[in-house]
Amino acid sequence: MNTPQLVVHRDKELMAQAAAARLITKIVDAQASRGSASVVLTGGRNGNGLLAALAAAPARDAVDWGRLDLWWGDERFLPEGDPERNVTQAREALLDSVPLAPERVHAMPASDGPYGSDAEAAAEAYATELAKAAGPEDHGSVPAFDVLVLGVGPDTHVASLFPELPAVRETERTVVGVHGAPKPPPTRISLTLPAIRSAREVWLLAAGEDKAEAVAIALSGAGEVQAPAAGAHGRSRTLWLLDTAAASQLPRSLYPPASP
Ligand SMILES: O=C(O)[C@H](O)[C@@H](O)[C@H](O)[C@H](O)COP(=O)(O)O
Repeated sequence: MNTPQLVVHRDKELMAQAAAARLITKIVDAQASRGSASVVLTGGRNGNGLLAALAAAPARDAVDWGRLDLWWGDERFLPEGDPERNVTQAREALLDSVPLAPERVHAMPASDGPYGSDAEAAAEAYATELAKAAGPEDHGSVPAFDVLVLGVGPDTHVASLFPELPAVRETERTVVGVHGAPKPPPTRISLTLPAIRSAREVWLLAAGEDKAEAVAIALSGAGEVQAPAAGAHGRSRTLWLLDTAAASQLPRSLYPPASP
C-alpha cells in the first residue's frame, strides 16, 4: 500500500482550483498515452467545487471531452433530475457545459428508473456496467480508473461508505445499496472499498475546520471500518488535497514539507 501524499493549500477555493488544474493534466496525459481517460466523480461541496473550478479553468478544453469516461463513486438514490442527486449537481457544475460523449457518462440509476426503488438491483446493474467496461488488463471487474475523486465527511466517510455500516465491510461486490445513511438521503448507491482501491489514483478532497478531526483520524492509522477514508487507497497513488483548516489537526510529522 502506498503512503498517502498530502498537499495543503491556503483555502478551499485555491484547493479546488489547484485540484482542477491537476485533474486536467492527468486527463490530458492519459488521453495522450492511451487515447482516453476514466475519472470517478463524487458529490458534496468539495466534489462539486472541483467540477466548478474545472468548468472555469483556462486550460479546460485541453481535455478531449469526447474521450473521457465519467463514473460516480456514489449516488443519492432519488428520482431522475432530483436536485439532490450527485449527477444533477455535476451537470450544473460542469457536465452541461462541455462536449462529453453521452454514452461515456455513466450515471448511477435513479430511484424511478428501470430498477424502481430497489437499490440493490440498481447497484447490481451498475456493477455489471463497470464489469462490461473492464478490460483484460484491469484489476477485477471494474475498469482501471485514472483518478477516483472522493470527498471526506466529518465522520471520515467517503462515497457512501459510512463508519461501521455494512457497506464499508463489503469485500467482494464492487457496488452496493446503502440504507440508513447518517447523511441524508438515507438510501444511496456506493462503490465499495475494493472498487475504490482498483483505481490507479485516489484523490481525497477535504476543506474546512469541520474536516480537521476526520483528516487527522484517517491519516493516523485508524481502521477502515471505523474510518472509511483510511481505507481509500489508489493502486499507484493516494493523494490528500487539503486546505490549511482541514490540515490543522494533523501531527507536524504528517504535515507535508512544502506547505506554509
Ligand atoms: O453524496 C455525497 O454527499 C458525497 O458523495 C459524499 O461522500 C461527500 O463527498 C462527503 O459527504 C463530503 O461532502 P462535503 O464535501 O460537502 O463535505
